[in-house]
Amino acid sequence: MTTTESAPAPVDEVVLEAVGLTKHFPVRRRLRSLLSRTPTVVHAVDDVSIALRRGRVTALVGESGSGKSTVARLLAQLYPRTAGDIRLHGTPTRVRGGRPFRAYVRRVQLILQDPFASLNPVHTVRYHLTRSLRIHGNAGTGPDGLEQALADLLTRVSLTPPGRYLDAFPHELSGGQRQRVAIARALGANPEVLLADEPVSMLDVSIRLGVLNLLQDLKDRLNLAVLYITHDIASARYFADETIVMYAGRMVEGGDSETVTQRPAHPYTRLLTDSAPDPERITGAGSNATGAGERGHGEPPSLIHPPAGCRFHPRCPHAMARCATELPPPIPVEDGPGHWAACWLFDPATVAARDAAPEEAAR
Ligand SMILES: Nc1ncnc2c1ncn2[C@@H]1O[C@H](COP(=O)(O)OP(=O)(O)OP(=O)(O)O)[C@@H](O)[C@H]1O
Repeated sequence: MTTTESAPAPVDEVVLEAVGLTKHFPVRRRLRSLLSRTPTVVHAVDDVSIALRRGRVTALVGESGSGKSTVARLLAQLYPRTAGDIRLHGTPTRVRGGRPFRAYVRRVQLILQDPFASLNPVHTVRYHLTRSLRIHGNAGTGPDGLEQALADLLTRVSLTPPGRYLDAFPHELSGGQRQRVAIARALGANPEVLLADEPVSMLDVSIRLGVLNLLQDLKDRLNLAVLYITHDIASARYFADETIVMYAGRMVEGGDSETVTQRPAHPYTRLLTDSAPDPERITGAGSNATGAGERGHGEPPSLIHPPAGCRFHPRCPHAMARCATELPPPIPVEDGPGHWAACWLFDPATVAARDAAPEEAAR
């Protein structure tokens, strides 16, 4: 077997951590802005901090364009970052290609949304998996060792009997089977961290649950730290231990998944849960998780000139004057361990004023 069944490290140990991660993409400047000294950038990700722990799934939830994929690519070291730190087992890590990058991806593997795009159509499953096993030094000894490692990988992702799939081309497989091959290829590295960027959103709704169950099973058996990126907050409740919500490049709420999805605090998270009310939707009809309700409450802001203060304030039904000028820090929400919201509604002074004069505060 190429992967360790029982890793010695304890569950909950932080494996990979983002601290104040920031990414601004430069954009092509118009003639007028060429005269300005301030460079024009897309504020894709600002000050994001996440700790991925062994044996736990952390969901990163938000609508399209909120910066989720950029966080995944930063954590995979595919983009240089503008600011912040990425720590692997506590050690600040910055790799740009070459041997250090290969050593990093051996431990941190990225699974993409589209298994069609991520598997080369001219190569068989055997080719894809052999390449991964060889690159990461897990191909066993001799031809028999390789065959065993290939069979083990396919068994691990429930593509059995392995002989039925090894010599298949991607187009001969269903979407779910292709995503399982992509997961097997990631496991070929024997990683500690899986960064799963919308791993089921392109799959038929009827097979999403099977692939999420597989990821959950792998997380448990291999003690993996998993980042699960999704726009579907209902699936985060089902699949993730912890949920972090992003809006317009910033984290706005976090905590254990049950609390965040069942008692959302930030007005944006409430909007998301209102537009995705049915947790069973993951197995049934209605795959559009961004939902009409959410869009009905306005559009996300420009990330070239994001709003000052809280980025959600132009859409927020509860916005107060300070929301337009002061960036809210993460504030504990006193209803569950670790639950916080970056929202002035939870500022102790605001809460005290509301409790003292509830009608005035509501105005
Ligand atoms: N290479 C790039 N150059 C310029 N802007 C970019 C680049 N990549 C992403 N962006 C911008 O950064 C913002 C965040 O994009 P990102 O893809 O991370 O969001 P997302 O939440 O993953 O959305 P989706 O679910 O649609 O993938 C968007 O405004 C996007 O247009």
